[in-house]
Amino acid sequence: MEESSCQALKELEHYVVKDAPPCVYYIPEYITEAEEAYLLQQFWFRDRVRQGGLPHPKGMLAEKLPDWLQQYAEKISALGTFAGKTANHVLVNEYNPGQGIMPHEDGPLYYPTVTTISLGSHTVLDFYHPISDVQDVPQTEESRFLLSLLVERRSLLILRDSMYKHFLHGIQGAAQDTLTDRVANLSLTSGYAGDCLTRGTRVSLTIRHVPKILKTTLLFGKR
Ligand SMILES: O=C(O)CCC(=O)C(=O)O
Ligand SMILES: [Fe+2]
Repeated sequence: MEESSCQALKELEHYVVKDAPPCVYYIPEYITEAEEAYLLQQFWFRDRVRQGGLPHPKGMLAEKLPDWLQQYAEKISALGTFAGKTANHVLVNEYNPGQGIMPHEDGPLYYPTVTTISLGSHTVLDFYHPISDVQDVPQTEESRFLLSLLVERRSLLILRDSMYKHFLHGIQGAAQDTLTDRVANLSLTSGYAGDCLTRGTRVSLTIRHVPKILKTTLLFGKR
C-alpha cells in the first residue's frame, strides 16, 4: 500500500506496518518490564484510571503532566511525532478482560496523531471504514471491517494520517483473541496466526498534542 507519507518519521521506518493504509508504526518492547511495573503502580496508587468511554472535551482541561509521564511525552515527541511540538495530553484507560471500546473517531480536538503505550496486557484494536453516505446498502460492522492490530504490553503504537482521520477504531469486548492473518502487524509482534491470547487487565496511555488554539477555545467555553 501507499507508503510515501509514512517516511516522515525517519527513525521509525523499520516499524511501519506495511499492510495498513498510512500510517501505522508499531514498536514492540518500547518500555522495559521495570518501567511498565513502575507506571502501573503510579496509576493504581493514584486511582486516576478512567473506565472506557470516548474522548471528552472535559479531558482537554487536564492538569500539568506529572514528571513520570512528561518524560515519555518528551521521548515520543522527540521522534517528530507531533511535528516538532511536545505532547501535552495523556488519557488513561483501563480495560478488564471482556471490556472494549466501541468503534469511534478521536475527532478534531487533537493534532491528528495518537500514540499509545500499553501496560499489563495485550489487546486487539480493530479498524473500520466510516459509515458511507449511501444509506440504502446495509452496513454491518463486518462489512466495514478494515484490519486489526495486535497491541502487545509495553509496545508503542503510533497512528497518523488516514489511520487516524478516516478510519474508526475500537476494541471488541472479548476475554480472548485468536490471531488471524487480518492482524496487519503480526510480523512485527511475537504472535502467530492461530495463537489464542487471553487478555488480562490493560492500562493504555494515549499520548497526544492538543494545539494551543483549541485549548484556549475550550477555556473560553468554560466561563
Ligand atoms: O485503549 C486504547 O488503546 C484505545 C483508546 C481510545 O481509542 C480512546 O481513548 O480514544
Ligand atoms: Fe480512540
